[in-house]
Amino acid sequence: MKCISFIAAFVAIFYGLFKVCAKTYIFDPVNVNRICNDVIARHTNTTTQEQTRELFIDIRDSLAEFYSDKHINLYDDSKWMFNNAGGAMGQMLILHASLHEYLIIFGTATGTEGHTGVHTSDDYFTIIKGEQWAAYENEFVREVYTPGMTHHLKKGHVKQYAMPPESFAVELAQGFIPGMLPFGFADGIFSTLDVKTLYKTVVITASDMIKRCASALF
Ligand SMILES: CC(C)=CCC[C@@H](C)[C@H]1CC[C@H]2C3=C(CC[C@]12C)[C@@]1(C)CC[C@H](O)C[C@@H]1CC3
Repeated sequence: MKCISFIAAFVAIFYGLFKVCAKTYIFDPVNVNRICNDVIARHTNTTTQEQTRELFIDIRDSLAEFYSDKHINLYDDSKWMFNNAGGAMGQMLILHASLHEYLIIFGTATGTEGHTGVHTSDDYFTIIKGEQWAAYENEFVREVYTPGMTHHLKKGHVKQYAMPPESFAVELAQGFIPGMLPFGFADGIFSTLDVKTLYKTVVITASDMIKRCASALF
């Protein structure tokens, strides 16, 4: 009984904050796609670690130039973190996280495959290097997304997806973000037990969300 009250209170607090802090979206998926395409066109060779890092820094700087430094975090190598979710493993860098939208660079050096999860947000996944493959159940030919293309996973939809080695994307999610977090943390809590990564993810996500909520309120 106590546990149910605790969960209900937790959801109510997040939902209340979501309602208070959520104004209009800052990011526009079409515009994020355009910015990514402009940057991709400037980076014809992204074979090495340094060339790939330069691509990511240009993505971050170009997004900040359009949306301002106030909304896009600084590029910091130490802020990359692993994420295990839906059986897939990748790494991400949070550029912006609030209760109603987040923008991250997500990808994998070794390749990965898994379940997308069922989300309370629309998800726009713009490939900036490599590829993403996806398929609904009863779909026997995969969808292929290459650099510059955006894969829109609609709220509540489910697919199987894969990313071959050295594939990265800019991911924009818009909707009720707290509803996505249990999926983002479950594999860490119940499978990998990588406490250090979990701690890093919670600290960076929570501090960004509090910062964004405070700036929306005041
Ligand atoms: C950024 C914050 C604050 C936390 C999000 C943690 C997770 C919920 C996400 C981290 C990587 C995300 C990916 C997806 C869903 C949400 C995450 C697990 C997708 C499966 C969504 C559909 C896309 O086509 C592929 C995404 C891969 C990364």
